[in-house]
Amino acid sequence: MSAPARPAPTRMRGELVVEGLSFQYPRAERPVLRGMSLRVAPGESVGVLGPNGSGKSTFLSALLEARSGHREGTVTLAGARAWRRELVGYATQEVALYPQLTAAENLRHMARILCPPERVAGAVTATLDEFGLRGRAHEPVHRLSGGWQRLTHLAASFVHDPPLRLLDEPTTALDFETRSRLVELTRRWRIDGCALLVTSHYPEDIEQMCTHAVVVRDGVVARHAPVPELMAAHRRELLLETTDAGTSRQRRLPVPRTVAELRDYLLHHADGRERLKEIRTTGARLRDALAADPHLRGAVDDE
Ligand SMILES: Nc1ncnc2c1ncn2[C@@H]1O[C@H](COP(=O)(O)OP(=O)(O)OP(=O)(O)O)[C@@H](O)[C@H]1O
Repeated sequence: MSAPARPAPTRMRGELVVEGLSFQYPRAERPVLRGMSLRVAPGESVGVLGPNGSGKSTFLSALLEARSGHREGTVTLAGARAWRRELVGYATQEVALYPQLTAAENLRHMARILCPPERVAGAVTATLDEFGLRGRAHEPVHRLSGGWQRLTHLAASFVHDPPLRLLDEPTTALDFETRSRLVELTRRWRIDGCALLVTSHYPEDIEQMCTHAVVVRDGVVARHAPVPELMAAHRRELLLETTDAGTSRQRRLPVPRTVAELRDYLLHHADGRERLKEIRTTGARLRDALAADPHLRGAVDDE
């Protein structure tokens, strides 16, 4: 028997706009967030990067006013300040499930809170299928492995198919297969017009699950860039794009240390038939040197 289709969502797609968000825990000496500003459009997934303790989890919870403390700034979703909770799914860093209940019972419990009554059964079945949890649906959660518990936690957090999804270190404990499933799900959610915020310590998570990333430092957004750009900066790579008879080729190479080394690259990689189209580099000194080179000027992309 085929699973009942997920009932058509009354999904309100809209941009998340955060302006000047500050947050201070009760009795703390100073605020953790000091004026974070950020936009996430439908179909975008923004990775939140930063060292331990920089405030990534605090940021996600402060969006929802989930923790006690002093909050300032504005947060709107599709222009509305007062969100309906069915619009947001929040998968916290810690797995939050009832261990004695089965995966299906946990999902049903959340669906009863977050969905209209006529949608509960359909939402549970569709989410179990979406996350590949059918085979484990009737196991008590405490008997599941850490990875399946994490996946069940994510499923329970998004059982109501919300347009805004917050994922705090979602790949913790996932093995290769379940992680790949999650990466694929995030891709589908984006195509479906959801907006995502994802924290992770793993660059490959950000690379595979996010379109953009922000770096949080000293309680503010220190950098906001498309993921390829940010990852290039992280790895200090050189992106070399050449065209040959209308076909573009991109190569990622380690950043050369000198312009002479770059010339060698070009001789080596872009042979006579290929025309140099673009060099993009994150090495500031190299960029300056390239800009000063009469042969290469114009091929350098500003960051
Ligand atoms: N309930 C709390 N009360 C007071 N301070 C807190 C509370 N929760 C977190 N903090 C403090 O807020 C700061 C930011 O913590 P947060 O967990 O948001 O950082 P994070 O970037 O998510 O860290 P990690 O990468 O380790 O998960 C830390 O200094 C932390 O000690």
